[in-house]
This record gives sequence, structure tokens and C-alpha cells, in this order.
Amino acid sequence: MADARSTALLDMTLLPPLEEVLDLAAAQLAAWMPNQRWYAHKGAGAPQVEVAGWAPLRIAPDHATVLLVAAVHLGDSGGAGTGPTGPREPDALYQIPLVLRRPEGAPAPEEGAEIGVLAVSGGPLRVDDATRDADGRAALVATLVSGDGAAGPGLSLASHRTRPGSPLPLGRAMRSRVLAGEQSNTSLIIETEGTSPLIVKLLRVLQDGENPDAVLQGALTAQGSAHVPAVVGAATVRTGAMRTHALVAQEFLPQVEDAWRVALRLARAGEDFTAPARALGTTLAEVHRDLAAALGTVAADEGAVRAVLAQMHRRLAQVAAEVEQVAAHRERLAALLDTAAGQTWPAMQRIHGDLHLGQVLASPERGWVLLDFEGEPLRPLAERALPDSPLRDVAGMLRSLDYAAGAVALEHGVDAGSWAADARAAFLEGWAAEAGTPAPAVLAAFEADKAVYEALYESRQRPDWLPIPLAALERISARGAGAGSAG
Ligand SMILES: Nc1ncnc2c1ncn2[C@@H]1O[C@H](COP(=O)(O)OP(=O)(O)O)[C@@H](O)[C@H]1O
Ligand SMILES: O=P(O)(O)O[C@H]1O[C@H](CO)[C@@H](O[C@H]2O[C@H](CO)[C@@H](O)[C@H](O)[C@H]2O)[C@H](O)[C@H]1O
Repeated sequence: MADARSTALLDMTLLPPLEEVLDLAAAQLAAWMPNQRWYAHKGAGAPQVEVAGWAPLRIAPDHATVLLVAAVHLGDSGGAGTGPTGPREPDALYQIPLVLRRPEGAPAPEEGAEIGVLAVSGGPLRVDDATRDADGRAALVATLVSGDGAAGPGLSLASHRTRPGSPLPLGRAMRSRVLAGEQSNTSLIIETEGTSPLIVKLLRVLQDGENPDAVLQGALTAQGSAHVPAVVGAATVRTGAMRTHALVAQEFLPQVEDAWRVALRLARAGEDFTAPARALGTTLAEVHRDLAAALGTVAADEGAVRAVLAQMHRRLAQVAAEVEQVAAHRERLAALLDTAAGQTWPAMQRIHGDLHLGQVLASPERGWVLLDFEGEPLRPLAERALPDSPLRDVAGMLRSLDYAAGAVALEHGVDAGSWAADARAAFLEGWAAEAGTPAPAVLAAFEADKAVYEALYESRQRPDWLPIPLAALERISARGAGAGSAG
């Protein structure tokens, strides 16, 4: 009788070609993907999924790890195949590494790992999410550490260390886990005896172009900034005409509370947050200064201002069409945006792009450390790679301080309105001391735009929290541009 070990063997010669296996897996991915936190097309109906490209990362005796890029087609007539003008372009590409195993005798899947079981020749085959499988994580990290590439039908992968002397856990026993929590991507924590821990972010939605997370944190690392974790390696992926970052590895700051948790705790207890908020403003101004020095600035001339405001108007129209409570404020918000046109704007530059308290760590040694320079996940990557106004980040943080008060009101019935007003004023003071005081109407436009974005985000991701941005929109549109930043 075969023992447990031998029954778990994955004899590739007994399997159908991997291409066929993955095509079968695509149907299961279509059911599984919409339930994942990182799935960015919730509310757009059931997707149809096809394999855009794949490459084996490791074929081991008892499992295979495969990097797959899934093409997602949305809408009634949005299935894969041929449209009236040729093959249909997918609505999105997602990166999904998979582990394939024979279930019998195989280790039990980690929680949430199993995507499905396929009936193929030689017996059933389990398809697992590789980020929730120790072997899968090891294969992903190995591609970064070895510097080896990978290639397969429709997909190629290259990896490189951005700091040659950096502590990648090469050849040493490593422990790995997937980071739990609310995230747009999937992050793996890698701990190795004798070296500092790393976090490897696997980017989920793939769009053509360099990922700002890799570029901006890399530039700040090169400048020696202590306000971001050092980037130590990255991998790029190509599928068809799309080439972008797939993985980014950086130092992991363990057991550090994020600013969102700190703010919630203090807001709930009614404890003062003004000194940390002021320091956060200073930190952000220093990051803006370093990004400007590394990657340059462009004047916020009439054309640049018009383009930003046009984008805000487009977003307002789009969100008002999807979230009916936003439609109620549309006219007044549009007028507020128009008021910002005739004001003085600071120079445009590369910025964080989606700054909120959850993107900031409270390091006892380094002070505030900013994370996740990817920009808003719902915006096209090409847009996120353009110079933008630093006031977008300032507004993001102001909104987040308001969110902390909104969250404690919703969840604990605590009125933290004046806590938020004081923290917002202190944060703005800290930023302005270094960068200059912004025109109130311009800042109000960025805050309104962010709250509009948040209304869409919440309506899709966390409808219970929709009242938080809606209350802000109510306040902002009621006060109008003249009142400036909407406390
Ligand atoms: N370098 C790091 N050190 C410690 N924790 C980190 C680090 N990078 C990310 N994290 C944690 O992981 C979470 C998600 O990271 P983030 O870069 O925001 O990913 P995503 O793009 O998936 O939202 C953060 O909120 C933070 O709690
Ligand atoms: O961290 P991500 O890049 O995934 O950003 C997205 O998710 C955020 C929530 O996790 C969301 O932020 C909104 O909620 C926060 C509280 O959870 C709050 O602090 C932020 O101010 C608010 O915008 C973010 O908008 C979204 O892009």
C-alpha cells in the first residue's frame, strides 16, 4: 500500500499539460477572486476569467508553484473570446500565484488557501493560493533572492536586488507567513535567523508601467530617508504588452503599531493627539522635500491645475452616478472645485498618493514611517505615475484624522469631533511650517475629491462605513470653498 508521502507525490508526467490544468482552474478562480480583499472589481458582476500568461516557479516532487496572470472580463457581454473587432481586451489583469498538489496525503491547506479541487487524469488536484502556502511563499521569495527569472507561455519574470548588500534571506532556513488585514495587495513576512525580517509585497492588479511603490520608496531609500522602510529587491513581470512590478521586498518593522490604531485608541479615550499629528505633518513635508529633490518638480501652471480639476470633476460625475448620496452634493461640490482654479498652487511632484493613518507606522526608534506609495488602487497606474500636488497627501491625512473620529463614533458612540479638529490643525501646522501654508480653497478641493473617492471605496468595500465620507461631503459642500479645509 502506498504511504501518505508517496500518495502526495505530484508526478507531472501523469498530469495533463499545465496549460490545460490552468484553464480548468480559471473557472474556479472566477468564483474565488471576488471574495478576496484585494479584488478591486467588487460590485461589477461575476467575472469571467482566462489565463493571460503563466510560468512555473518551482516544480517539486509533491507540488508545483506556478505564477499565473489572470485576465478578468466583466459585464454581461464581457466574456473572454472574440468581440466584433477582434479578441476582447480584458477589463483587468490580476497576479495569482498558485500551488498545485494531490490532496491525498498532502498537508492540510492553511486557512483560506484552497481555491478548488480539479478532476484531472491521475486523480484529483488541489489548487491553492500560493501566498497561503509555505512552499508557495518559499518559491516566490526564491525568485527574488536568487535573481533568477522565470518564463512560460505569455509570461516572463525578472528579479533584481535594488541594494546588493541587503539582507535577503539567501540559502538560510526561513519562516514565512501572510500578513492578515485590510490590504489592496498581499504581503508576505519573511523571517530568517540572523537577518532582519523582510516584507514582500505581491502586487495584485497589474497595469502597464512602473509601480510607484517600488519607484518612490526606492528613491527615498537611495536618499537615505529614515521615513520609509528600505527597499531591498523587486521583480518585474511581462504579459503581452504589459510590463510592471510584480513583487517588492523591503525591510519589515515588526511589532510596530500603525498610526490608525494609535489615533483610534486616543480618539476613543479623548486623549490629545496634537503633538504626534504635528510631527506627522513635519515628516510628510520632509518626504515631499526628498521626493522633489530625487524626482523633480513641475510648476502648477494653469494647464496643470486645469488637468487636476478636470480629473476631480470626472471623478465626481462617476461617483455621483454610482453612489446616489453623492449625487445630492454634486452641484455644490462642483462649484467648490471651480473656486480652486484661481488660487496659488504649490509645485507638482511625485507624492504618496493615497496617504492615510493606516499607511504610517509609529516606530519607537525612527518616529513616523510612511508605507505603500502605490497611490489610490482605483486610479489607473499611468495617472498615478504623473507629478501630482503634495496637497493630495495633506488632504488624505486630514481625511484620515476625520475618519478616526467617524470610526469611534460609529463603533463606540464616542463624539471625537473636537479631538479630530485639534489633530487636523496640528498636522497642517506641522506640514505648513516646512512647506508653506496652502490656499484654503485648494486644500478644500483636494479634501472634497478624497471624500468622493472614499464614498465610492466604502460603497464597494465597506458599506457600513459609507456614512463617514458622506458626513464629510455634507460638511464640505455646506461650508463651501470660502471656509477652506473642512474640519
Ligand atoms: N515595512 C513594513 N513594516 C511593518 N509593517 C508593514 C510594512 N509594510 C507594510 N506593513 C503592514 O502591512 C500593511 C499593508 O501594507 P501596504 O503597503 O499598505 O499594502 P497594500 O498595498 O496591500 O495595502 C500596512 O498597513 C502595515 O500594517
Ligand atoms: O490601504 P489601501 O491602499 O488599500 O487604501 C484603501 O483602503 C483604505 C482602508 O483600508 C482606504 O482608507 C479609508 O479608510 C481608512 C480607515 O480604514 C481611513 O484612515 C482613510 O482616511 C480612508 O480613506 C483608502 O481610501 C483605500 O484607497
